[in-house]
Amino acid sequence: MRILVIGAGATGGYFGGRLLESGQDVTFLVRAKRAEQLARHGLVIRSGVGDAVLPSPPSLQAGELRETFDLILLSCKAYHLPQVIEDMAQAVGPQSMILPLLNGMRHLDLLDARFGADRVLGGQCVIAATLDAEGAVRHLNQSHGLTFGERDGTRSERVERVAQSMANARFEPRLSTSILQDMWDKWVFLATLAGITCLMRAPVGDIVAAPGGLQATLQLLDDCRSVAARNGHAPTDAVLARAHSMLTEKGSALSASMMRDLEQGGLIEADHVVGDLLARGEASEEASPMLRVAYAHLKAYEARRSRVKS
Ligand SMILES: NC(=O)C1=CN([C@@H]2O[C@H](COP(=O)(O)OP(=O)(O)OC[C@H]3O[C@@H](n4cnc5c(N)ncnc54)[C@H](OP(=O)(O)O)[C@@H]3O)[C@@H](O)[C@H]2O)C=CC1
Ligand SMILES: CC(C)(CO)C(=O)C(=O)O
Repeated sequence: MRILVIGAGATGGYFGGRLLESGQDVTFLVRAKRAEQLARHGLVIRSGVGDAVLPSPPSLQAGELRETFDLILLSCKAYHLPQVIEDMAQAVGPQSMILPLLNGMRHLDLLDARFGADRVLGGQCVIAATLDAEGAVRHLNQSHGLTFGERDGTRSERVERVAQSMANARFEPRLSTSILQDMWDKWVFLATLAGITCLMRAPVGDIVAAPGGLQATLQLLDDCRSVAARNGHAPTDAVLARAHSMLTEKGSALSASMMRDLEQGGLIEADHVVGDLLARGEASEEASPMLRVAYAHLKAYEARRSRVKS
């Protein structure tokens, strides 16, 4: 299977690198600066699960795409998606599958509109990773799950082939027959985690130890849960209990990738991860009170950031 990984950042570098390490036919679609870094240092993964140094990983830039690929692993940030969609178009053929790893849901609509829903699988990853100053992928915890599947829940021959291609890679692939619900479950969890850790500028353990921190977290979780329910994707009690326990664990160092981006003064996926969830909820001003505060905070950060940068 010919695999194109779009972006060799934290998630694309990690999962694409692991696939390459396992002997799969992987090419990265990158921009000039990353191409230069990869040519100079190779693709480097630093991980408690095992390091990898992959010299000269196959990479292309947008203008160099000539062929189509069987599987396209999409790992850009949401705010880059419109440009990425244009850049990747040459790689999408009639049989191509696009497997997005982005958080949130709205990217599915954009990909469907451009490439047709039959080419777009559901997908998500659970990992904490970032790129360091030298461009090495730093895997920050022990999780490295990648879940994917047909959005109608079937176990098609093509997703079985994707599962086979991932079987020997050093991460945990999972072929799901309920990928849309999985994506919603993760969205509820992530929007709560990102919203609260960004608001409080602290990981879970510090938030729940602060006066009112636990209550704010639980209110936000309930706001997110209720939007999912309103959209026909209520998390089960077991899923909610797991989210509750991770979001309220005493001493936990857990924080969202959005908090890492925000603390570095970077761009954030405010609209994609938090704003879009709010937009799918009730329009009344009283609904989703903590979700509204979390979104207002992120938009204020963005406004200040763009003013200071300009
Ligand atoms: N990091 C994490 O721990 C997790 C992230 N996620 C989600 O995964 C998604 C990706 O996040 P993450 O991997 O952290 O993001 P990164 O910013 O680390 O990586 C994204 C990569 O996409 C590249 N890119 C952007 N535009 C283009 C383009 N036109 N052509 C080629 N490459 C392009 C960027 O390249 P360039 O260097 O040129 O800017 C960058 O390297 C997000 O939706 C995020 O929320 C999900 C779970 C965990
Ligand atoms: C939920 C979590 C922490 C792990 O995948 C994540 O998606 C993120 O930080 O963006």
